[in-house]
Amino acid sequence: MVLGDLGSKLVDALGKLQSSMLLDDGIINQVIKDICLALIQADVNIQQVNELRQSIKRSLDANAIAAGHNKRVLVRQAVVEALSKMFDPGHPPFQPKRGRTNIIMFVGLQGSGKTTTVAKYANFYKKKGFKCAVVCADTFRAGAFSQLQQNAAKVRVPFYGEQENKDPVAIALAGVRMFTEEGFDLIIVDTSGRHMQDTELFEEMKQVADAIHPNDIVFVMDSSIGQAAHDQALAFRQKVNITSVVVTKLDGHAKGGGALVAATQSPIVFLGVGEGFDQMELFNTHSFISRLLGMGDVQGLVAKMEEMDLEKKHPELIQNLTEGRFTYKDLRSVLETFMQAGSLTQMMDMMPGPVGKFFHDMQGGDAANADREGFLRLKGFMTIMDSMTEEELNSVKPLTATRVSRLARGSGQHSRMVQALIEAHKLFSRFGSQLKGLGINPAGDINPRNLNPQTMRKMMSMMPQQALKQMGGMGGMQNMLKQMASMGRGMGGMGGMGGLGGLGGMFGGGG
Ligand SMILES: Nc1nc2c(ncn2[C@@H]2O[C@H](COP(=O)(O)OP(=O)(O)OP(=O)(O)O)[C@@H](O)[C@H]2O)c(=O)[nH]1
Repeated sequence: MVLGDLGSKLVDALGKLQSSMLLDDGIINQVIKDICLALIQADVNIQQVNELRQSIKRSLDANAIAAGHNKRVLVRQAVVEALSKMFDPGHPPFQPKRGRTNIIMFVGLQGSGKTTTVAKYANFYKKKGFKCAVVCADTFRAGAFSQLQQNAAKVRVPFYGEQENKDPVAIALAGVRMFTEEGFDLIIVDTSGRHMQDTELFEEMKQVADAIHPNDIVFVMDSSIGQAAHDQALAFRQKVNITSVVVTKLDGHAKGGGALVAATQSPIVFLGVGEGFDQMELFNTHSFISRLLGMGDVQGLVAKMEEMDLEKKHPELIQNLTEGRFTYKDLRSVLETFMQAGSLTQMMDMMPGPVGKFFHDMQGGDAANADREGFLRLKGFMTIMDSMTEEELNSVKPLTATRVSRLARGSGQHSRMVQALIEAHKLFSRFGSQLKGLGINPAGDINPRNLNPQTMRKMMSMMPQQALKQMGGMGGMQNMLKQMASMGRGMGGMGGMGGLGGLGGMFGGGG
């Protein structure tokens, strides 16, 4: 996952809260220390780490007086809140709107991934129904014109550039005018990559901005530079009004944490997680923290599925999920969606608790080949389901032993693969029926009205007993969920400490 190293260290630190019998100040201080160390190792600026430490302590002191609160829950909440604050710029990013002209100008250092991100950005909004076009105002790098032209062709959006012209202001203006007249919603202007010392190129960037009046200036930043990102963002900000940030190359950079935190004076809108045009994730502080802390991100998953038009393509799946019945046909629709989503790793990261773990195990331990491995195994599953009868496909029950051997023979797959398929089906069914049983809506909100004793008992029966005890039984859990729900509203209705993702983590015993 993105920042997997930082994530696993944070999960380990928080795990100490659950594994210690007696939660005294010594353990709490150790947890806070481990969290701070993990952030420093991810190259987060030491001063910001100190602020986080103070913020957690302040929050714990303030809550200590409130009787009846569960200490473990309070510490965990204080950490989630402080981390969210750290990654959050405090104001929402610019949102392009369809039906009007949105001019987006991309700026950044040389090689930060601007041109690639322009194509990813166009691809993302094109899928959302925007009429997109790109303009190449990079007259500095020789290959920039043809790179963007080819990228635009690959994502099938119109391109404007003038190969012989060396005046970026004139090109940007001409491109923007042409596409505005033609009624495009989203006109994305790529500019030259520059170094901080390049005063001339910085002046030129300002001239382009003054000429085209962009609605949003997106600063593209390579995550590998860690906290040095702060000075770079500042240098660009002094010349133009940066309103959004895209952090690139987060696939496999330990310093990414530092870059993310350093960038947050302007809202981060996307994360670049690979070279492919669909390897860009919408950034949402809350989802990001949920995933970082191993709580899954069901909201992100729902958004991804929406993006893939799952409701239109597989209406029966949505219907079945809301009714709490999950057939093998439904499993096939889900897996098909995963396979079309491009990056399996990205999808797996969003799966909560045991479902996420199951798919991670399927990908094997080799991160470099994870996508390919996972893809091959999913293909194996699809082959098995191709050999199923209509009755089997519509079944909600595990398959019998005779059917397992018949399917293994018929599909040419090992019977262990058929068993694994049955496990996957069971996990998804359980997850679906848990959601149905709890009356939680698919947007990930926890409805406080559902927190009646009957629902609570249902939730308790699904949770590992040890985790439940540590939460302080039913009273502690009820308190925690209410606080999660109210925190969620505070964070824009995101469902508190992870919404469904948080719950998924709890059911997996990881919460
Ligand atoms: N792994 C990974 N590579 C990326 C990502 N984004 C861009 N790249 C790669 O980074 C390299 C530079 O990307 P470009 O898009 O050419 O960078 P640029 O900022 O336009 O470069 P200049 O025009 O010279 O400033 C290319 O090899 C891209 O494929 C990402 O999110 N992950």
